[in-house]
Amino acid sequence: ASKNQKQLPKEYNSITAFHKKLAESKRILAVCGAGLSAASGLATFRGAGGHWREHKATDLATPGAFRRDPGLVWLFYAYRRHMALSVKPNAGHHALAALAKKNPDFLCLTQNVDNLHQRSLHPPPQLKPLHGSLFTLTCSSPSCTWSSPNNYASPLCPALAPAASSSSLSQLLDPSHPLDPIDPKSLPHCPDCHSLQRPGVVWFGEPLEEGMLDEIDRWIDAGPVDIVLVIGTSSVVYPAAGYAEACRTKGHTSVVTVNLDADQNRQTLNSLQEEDFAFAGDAAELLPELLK
Ligand SMILES: CC(C)NC(=O)[C@H](Cc1c[nH]c2ccccc12)NC(=O)[C@H](CCCC/N=C(/NCCC(=O)O)S[C@H]1O[C@H](COP(=O)(O)OP(=O)(O)OC[C@H]2O[C@@H](n3cnc4c(N)ncnc43)[C@H](O)[C@@H]2O)[C@@H](O)[C@H]1O)NC(=O)OCc1ccccc1
Repeated sequence: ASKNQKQLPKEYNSITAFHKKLAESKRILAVCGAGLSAASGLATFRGAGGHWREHKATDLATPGAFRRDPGLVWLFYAYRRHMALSVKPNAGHHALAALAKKNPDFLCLTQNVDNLHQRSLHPPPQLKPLHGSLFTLTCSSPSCTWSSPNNYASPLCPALAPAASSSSLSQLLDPSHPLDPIDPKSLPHCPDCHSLQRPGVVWFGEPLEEGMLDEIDRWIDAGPVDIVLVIGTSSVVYPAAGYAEACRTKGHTSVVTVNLDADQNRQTLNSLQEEDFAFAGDAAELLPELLK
């Protein structure tokens, strides 16, 4: 290791050593990100996936963007619904669901809103969709509680059809091809208060669901967490990015990073402690191997 490079723990990428740790572990937490669904064919937020047409995905995922142009933001989410419906959970999702069925003390936190965990029949009590779901519709009026979970209709309405048929996608995704403005009147409206419907996801600047956050904190406080799996995430968005360290403070936690760039990512390698692991590669290939 060069002068400034931290000495890495001897077996930080040894699957045998990890299996030994897994065998003696009881309470396991996972924090998942877009990289887990990459092998299913869904774009991540970094790199090419970070932009939708000429817009930064993170700019469109805000209450302000929806206020300014609900048609544009609905096209963005209708497109992601269409893409998520056109792919399947991968071996990584299934390995996590299998671990949940095997170990009641395994809790899976996901930042993904694509419902691929849910479609891999991951036991619901052991899955926390931190940022909501593309397939839950809610009312955009803060005072209205209407919501429609597990709504897989695509297109949701004629105005959003361009985002739900493969034939029109190339034009839709081509920033040089101007979008026909969508009249908000032609977008889905709440059957109770007639305000606009919105996708049931947590936008930047919006709080996560209080009850769910309390449940997660209670689970973490209920005893030492033996392993935290940090899977396919760039760990920049909070509060999701804070859970691994939160567990570590409770004592003897192995933080196990599973990421394409785990062997090059400075942040990952510099934060590796003696009992930690880092496995570089595709989560869909690594997780079945690691969790068998
Ligand atoms: C950008 C960041 C600095 N900003 C935040 O964190 C903000 C503000 C903030 C709060 N606390 C802070 C503390 C410090 C700094 C900032 C903050 N957080 C919030 O706004 C949160 C809400 C955050 C949730 C936002 N919604 C999303 N999603 C839903 C919508 C949608 O999806 O459209 S976030 C969205 O982006 C994030 C993307 O990150 P990743 O999933 O990690 O994906 P990424 O592409 O970045 O990385 C992919 C990784 O996978 C790897 N990879 C790729 N392929 C593979 C492969 N095949 N295998 C393995 N790995 C792979 C790559 O190497 C890479 O590392 C995910 O969380 C995703 O859900 N709300 C809130 O704090 O509310 C408070 C509050 C309280 C009271 C009252 C009012 C407000």
